[in-house]
Amino acid sequence: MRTKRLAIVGCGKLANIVVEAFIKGLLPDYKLIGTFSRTFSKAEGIAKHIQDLETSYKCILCHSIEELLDLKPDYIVETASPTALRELALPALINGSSIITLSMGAFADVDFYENVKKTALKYGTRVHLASGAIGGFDVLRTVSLMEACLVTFETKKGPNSLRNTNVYNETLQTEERRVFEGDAIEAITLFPTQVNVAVAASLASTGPKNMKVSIDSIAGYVGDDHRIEIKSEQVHAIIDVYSKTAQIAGWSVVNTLRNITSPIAF
Ligand SMILES: NC(=O)C1=CN([C@@H]2O[C@H](COP(=O)(O)OP(=O)(O)OC[C@H]3O[C@@H](n4cnc5c(N)ncnc54)[C@H](OP(=O)(O)O)[C@@H]3O)[C@@H](O)[C@H]2O)C=CC1
Ligand SMILES: O=C([O-])CC(=O)C(=O)O
Repeated sequence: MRTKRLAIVGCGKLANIVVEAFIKGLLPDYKLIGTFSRTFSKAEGIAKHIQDLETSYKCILCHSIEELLDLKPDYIVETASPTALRELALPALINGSSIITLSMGAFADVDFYENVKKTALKYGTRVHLASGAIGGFDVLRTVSLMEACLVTFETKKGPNSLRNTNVYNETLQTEERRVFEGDAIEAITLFPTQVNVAVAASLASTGPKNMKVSIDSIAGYVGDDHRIEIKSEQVHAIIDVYSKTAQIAGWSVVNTLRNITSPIAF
């Protein structure tokens, strides 16, 4: 199998986990050929790590998405933001680059999602939704194929992760409160970078409009807990993932990349 050309857009915390795995040799089927990020020095940091490995190829530090696409990557890891995914997805897919994303909140826009599907199909490319801070896409997809089902998504977060959102005020530092109830579209609109997971679970099951989402703020809570419940006539499943940090999301990209080239696919 030819080694896949890999590029990264959005060189923050989670991208650096992917790079750490790459440096450890956990992604032997890929060459990391390019990086791009809004803050140049962050893309430069990753490119330098790869250059230090003295690989037989160069990791190019790009100044724009266009420059990165010119490198013709087979795969682009998108770890920037839902807004970035919205800008990147169609040009990348047309360019022949498949995408592994953690910012699938952008797909709550059904028209955009349908356009992405149509474009990927036309150009023979794919979009892989990494499992991120949750799991259970297999069960969600299987049951929703099988029969009618109801899906709910409940998140517990500490108040500090809600700072800079409309629901935040200082009383959350001492109280426990339900700060959001609505569907997955409303959730990602109110929390544009924090509930990609809810949109992901909805896309895997009943769709963003049909999934009930709630967010509870708990004073002093460290990490995030995401509890997905799916109920149909025959099946009742609960997928509950607590994670102290968001690192699991970065590692889920590594897992997705490995799955893409593995002879055994999960
Ligand atoms: N699905 C899931 O389970 C999870 C998803 N996420 C999502 O993953 C993504 C990455 O998260 P994380 O690594 O923690 O975030 P960070 O803020 O650490 O990293 C994101 C990086 O992307 C850069 N960036 C933002 N917008 C753009 C853009 N338009 N073009 C290029 N670069 C851009 C940022 O630049 P700058 O340095 O200038 O800010 C930053 O360096 C986010 O979308 C987040 O919402 C996060 C956790 C879990
Ligand atoms: O890390 C988490 O718990 C989830 C998250 O940020 C997201 O879905 O964007």
